Amino acid sequence: MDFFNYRQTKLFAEECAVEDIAAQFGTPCYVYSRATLERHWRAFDDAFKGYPHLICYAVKANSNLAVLNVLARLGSGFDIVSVGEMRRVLAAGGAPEKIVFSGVGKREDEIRAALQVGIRCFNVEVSGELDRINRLAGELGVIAPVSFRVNPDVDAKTHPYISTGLKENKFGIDIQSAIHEYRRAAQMPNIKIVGIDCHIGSQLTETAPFLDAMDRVLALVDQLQGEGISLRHLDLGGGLGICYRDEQPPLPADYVSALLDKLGDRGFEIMLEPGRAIVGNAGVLLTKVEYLKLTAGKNFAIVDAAMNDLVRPSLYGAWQAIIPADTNSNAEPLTWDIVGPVCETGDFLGKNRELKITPGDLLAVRSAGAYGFTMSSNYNSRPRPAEVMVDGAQVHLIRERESIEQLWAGEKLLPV
Ligand SMILES: Cc1ncc(COP(=O)(O)O)c(C=O)c1O
Ligand SMILES: N[C@@H](CCCC[NH3+])C(=O)O
Repeated sequence: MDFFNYRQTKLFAEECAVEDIAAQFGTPCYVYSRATLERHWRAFDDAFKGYPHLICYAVKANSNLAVLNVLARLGSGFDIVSVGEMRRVLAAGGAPEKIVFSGVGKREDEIRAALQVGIRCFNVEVSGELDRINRLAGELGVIAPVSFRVNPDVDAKTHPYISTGLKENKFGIDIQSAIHEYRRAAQMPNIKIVGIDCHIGSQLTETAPFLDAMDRVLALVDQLQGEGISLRHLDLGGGLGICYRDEQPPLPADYVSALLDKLGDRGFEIMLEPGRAIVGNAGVLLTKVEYLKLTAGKNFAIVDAAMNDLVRPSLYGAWQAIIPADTNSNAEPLTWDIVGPVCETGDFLGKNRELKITPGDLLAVRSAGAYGFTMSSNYNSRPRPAEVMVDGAQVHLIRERESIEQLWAGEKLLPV
């Protein structure tokens, strides 16, 4: 069954009984579509039309083992930012030699673990990390494959919290200093330079900033080649946006073809690290209306999902569509703030939404497959929701709802 479209035109196919999912697994509950996940991954992969490439799905967007496993079966690579994500990829059947390790603050134990499993490369983000990797590789008697994540100082024209390629952002090595780091790396005994990387931000809806970043990266690549430092791959990061409301981001095929045009006949393998574009519109958060509260100033629909389950609206003021998931309500349409039970005024999933709702109705928060569950928390001692995957006619539980007891696992009373 395939019930989410890349540009989000359709939610559920008629056969998909949302009520049954809610009855069987409870609410709130994340629901993903295997078919959509696969289609979105393939949209990137097919766009290269045989040109050497590797799609390294950004695990942070959705790290459920079943999601990773579906992508691993397609042959996906993975972009990780912690040893926790690395362990998940391996547990889900991902290949170590297709893992790239990004992140500004890699700890020694994380670098050691990644060297031991033999990942594809480290995307080095700070000068001291290079020395650390060289030393740890020497101790382990291995050669570390390294790429530098450069910060090209390009405005991604996205939300300031998710813009990463400006010089005031903490990410990457300033593109002016990168040549110096490459020269240092070329002299190090336990380092092998394999590539260059940049990632300028998330939820980009235009191609131009990617191309600006690529211009700057290619200028550096040409300079490096002039010095005899050759690279095998060029990693252009993730960041392609999706349609939450009325955005019109480029489709993967158009985006990739623009990148390949810019690349010209330089013969690099291209890597991309898409997260949101693969999984964002492959998931919804199902929630049930608990109460309706009509006040003089506002109508509140109080639902059983909250900011701890899906924090994007509270954190970024992000707009995500909220639609009735069972359509039988004969209530009058009214304008509602959809709020959760958490004790924060900022606990909302959507504001000023015109909907026909009665208590007990099911609502679906759309585009919730990326940065939904992975950013969830236990705030207010709320167990995190179940996750299920629709796969053809079947619905599989891929993560159980947390139990209350799990919430204090590992906590200890004082001895006296
Ligand atoms: C290094 C890196 N790669 C890939 C991604 C994935 O980004 P997106 O989900 O926007 O594709 C991110 C997140 O912004 C990132 O920081
Ligand atoms: N968590 C952000 C994206 C961050 C991307 C990670 N660098 C969001 O939900 O939009």
